Amino acid sequence: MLKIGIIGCGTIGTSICQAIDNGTIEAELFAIYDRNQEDVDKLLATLENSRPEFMETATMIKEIDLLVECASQKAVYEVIPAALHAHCDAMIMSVGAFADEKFHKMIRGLAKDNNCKVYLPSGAIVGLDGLRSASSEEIYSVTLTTQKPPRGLAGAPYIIRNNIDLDKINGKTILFEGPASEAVKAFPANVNVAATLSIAGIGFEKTKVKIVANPALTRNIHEITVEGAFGEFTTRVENVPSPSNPKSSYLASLSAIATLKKITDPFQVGT
Ligand SMILES: NC(=O)C1=CN([C@@H]2O[C@H](COP(=O)(O)OP(=O)(O)OC[C@H]3O[C@@H](n4cnc5c(N)ncnc54)[C@H](OP(=O)(O)O)[C@@H]3O)[C@@H](O)[C@H]2O)C=CC1
Ligand SMILES: O=C([O-])CC(=O)C(=O)O
Repeated sequence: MLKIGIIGCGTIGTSICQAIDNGTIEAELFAIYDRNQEDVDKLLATLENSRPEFMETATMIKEIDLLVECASQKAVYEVIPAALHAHCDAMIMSVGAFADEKFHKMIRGLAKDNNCKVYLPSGAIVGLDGLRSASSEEIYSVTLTTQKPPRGLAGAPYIIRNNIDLDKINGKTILFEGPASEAVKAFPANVNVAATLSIAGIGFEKTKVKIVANPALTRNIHEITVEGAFGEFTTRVENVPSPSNPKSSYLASLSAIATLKKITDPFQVGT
């Protein structure tokens, strides 16, 4: 049975652990780690069947088959290179870390050299299957428009740097327009989806991102438009925010679970 270790015991980490615990994902939950002990204790209290050990990632990667990162972009830098060196596969949620071209290249090289796989779930967006199929031919443009209720953008470096008072936004307001490379740095906990889209499509510089604060919303909306030799498609998802973290959509947790199910299932469906 696949032995899994998790870094990040917050919203997504807890959903994944519960899915392993209740048998939705057929795997062994071997170890967990988080810098926040309170989150670890809360997570452990929700499990009925699994007893994962609390373990530093440097130790757990010697024991597990797959390391799941659901912590932060910084954590990706801290743990993924060592995991790949230890011949451990990786699933990454904080995909924005790959906007750093040198790091991206290094991780691809390490994965290849160590015969490892790196999985990037679709997360909170829909349409990556179509984009991947269309990418076999020329893609002319990829655009992501993300709308969130203002509180779903709180704490982003862009908001802090520009002294934006989210409580004073009383109508739909465009906060950011630019390439995905800048968007994922300006909003590292809000648009990792822009990074996944960039990697599946035409890269971080050509993928265009618009971020909108909309106080009329209760959901996180991601709209994607792709134009290419195949024609054109638009997807739109209205995501229920996770109750424990309004920045993250519930679909992101479900996508992480679906990816782990796919990894452990010999029967593969879809592109
Ligand atoms: N790809 C996608 O579509 C999506 C990606 N995400 C990303 O996935 C990640 C997890 O999301 P979510 O579960 O909602 O986040 P949460 O904030 O709910 O949980 C993250 C947990 O990881 C901990 N953590 C952060 N950095 C480190 C580190 N360097 N070492 C150890 N622990 C760390 C946090 O601790 P502390 O509380 O101290 O910060 C927190 O306990 C985030 O980066 C988020 O932006 C989210 C949604 C969609
Ligand atoms: O969950 C979402 O809506 C998207 C998100 O936070 C991210 O991509 O980082």
